Amino acid sequence: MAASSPDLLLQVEGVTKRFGDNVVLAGADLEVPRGSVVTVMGRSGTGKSVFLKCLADVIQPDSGSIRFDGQLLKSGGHAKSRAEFRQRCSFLFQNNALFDSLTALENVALPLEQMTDLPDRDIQSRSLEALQQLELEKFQDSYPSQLSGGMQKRLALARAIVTRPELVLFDEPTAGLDPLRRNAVFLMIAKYQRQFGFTAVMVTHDVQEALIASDRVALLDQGRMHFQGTPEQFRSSADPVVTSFRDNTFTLTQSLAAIRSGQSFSSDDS
Ligand SMILES: Nc1ncnc2c1ncn2[C@@H]1O[C@H](COP(=O)(O)OP(=O)(O)OP(=O)(O)O)[C@@H](O)[C@H]1O
Repeated sequence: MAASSPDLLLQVEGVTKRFGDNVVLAGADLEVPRGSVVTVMGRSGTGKSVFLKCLADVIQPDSGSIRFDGQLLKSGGHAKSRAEFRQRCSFLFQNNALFDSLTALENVALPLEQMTDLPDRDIQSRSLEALQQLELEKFQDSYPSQLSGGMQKRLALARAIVTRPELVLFDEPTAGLDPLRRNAVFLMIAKYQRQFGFTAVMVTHDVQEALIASDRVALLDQGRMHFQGTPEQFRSSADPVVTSFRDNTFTLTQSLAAIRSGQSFSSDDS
């Protein structure tokens, strides 16, 4: 196992995860420098969300190591370091996971109520501050259903940053959004990542946008990170796995071959 590096906020080595016979992660590594935006890409079903959930301590890997700020996070023991990790890390879910019956302010206050001993007065002021930072203070008494899709995403981000996390994990933050909204979400992440200085790990299907918005990208393929590097290195890589993913020819060729040979195929399989 490599020594932990002070430049890395997160260091993942050899993470494996299987569900029954389905080996999803077969020794995945990832290095996440402090203050950076790192995006994990890969074809549908390759295990990107499973990998992110392993980082978020939502799914327990079968083996491998995850170091956060030099500390080893382990399932079972080390309850203290895991509890501390949960305080220093936030997860932005694909569907925002807002509570419909709570107002915007109440949604944002929730993590502080659950994870801190702050008095109500401080919870209130910190929650309002997070709403202000995301330009949502006018909507503090609105319910999520009364907000637009983009505002809901901002509200979810306000809730994710209210605990002042050092690491924010984004699971497909632009899923289901049209191209304009997608751009707005990437801009929002870049703006607030700079403003608050958190480190971000993101999973997305939006390759072009990820290459613009990230400091580093990784390509998950067959359970391992086939590539890790800068967007420039990714763009210029001649590695066949990278080029086929990048140029989307693999999917297209496979799909066309399947259609031509009369096999059934699902467009979701790409
Ligand atoms: N809780 C679970 N139990 C069993 N299998 C699971 C579980 N979670 C994920 N899987 C399986 O793990 C594999 C990877 O799923 P995952 O959602 O991580 O893929 P993905 O790369 O994020 O896909 P997409 O880009 O389509 O969201 C799939 O085969 C999925 O069925």
